[in-house]
Amino acid sequence: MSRPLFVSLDGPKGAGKTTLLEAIAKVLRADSKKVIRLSEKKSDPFRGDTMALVNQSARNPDLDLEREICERLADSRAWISRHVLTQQPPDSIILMDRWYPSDAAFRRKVPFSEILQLNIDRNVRAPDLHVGVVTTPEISWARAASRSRGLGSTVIHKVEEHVACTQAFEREVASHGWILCRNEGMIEEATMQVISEIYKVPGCP
Ligand SMILES: Cc1cn([C@H]2C[C@H](O)[C@@H](COP(=O)(O)O)O2)c(=O)[nH]c1=O
Repeated sequence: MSRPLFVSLDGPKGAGKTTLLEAIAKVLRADSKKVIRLSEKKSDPFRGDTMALVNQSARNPDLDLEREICERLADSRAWISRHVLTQQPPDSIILMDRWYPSDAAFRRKVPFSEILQLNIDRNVRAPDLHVGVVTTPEISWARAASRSRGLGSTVIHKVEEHVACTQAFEREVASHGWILCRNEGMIEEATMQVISEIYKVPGCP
């Protein structure tokens, strides 16, 4: 039985995931692939409540609170796996903006191995290709700061926290063998790197 190819893009803020995802979708569509663009944020019915806890935890870091956030995000991904991913055409390529690897960037207290297990226990679908999008922290911080919504409304306020996010994320990318995409030069280069990785996945539509 065939099912869609599931590709996730994760990374610290300002790494350029969404822009890259758009560019990848364009190239794949030009090659007559059926591309489904999804985002964890937009597909998650419980996102508002979870992000309120994320904001609370940014103000008052606490292990139990962080564990609750991890559980809630994993529950949401299980819901998306069951109700959204199963509804996509079997011959499509799903590009997902954020999935469980993003927890490797944002969670400070719960070890990522534990977070991964929470996701596995809930039957969260594992991507066929995990793409970690990073830049040097200076570049992604400047990009995030120049966005229209700015840094004001977000939960990471200090550049030191952003550096820690980037380092923690890169560590997990290496330790899990995810694809590392350094998105700090020409967007075309990063795009073609990911495209070539997608075409290498066995069973790619
Ligand atoms: C998914 C997630 C996002 N964030 C932050 C990063 C961004 O500032 C903001 C929205 O992220 P996004 O638009 O890149 O998905 O929320 C967290 O702090 N923790 C999380 O678990």
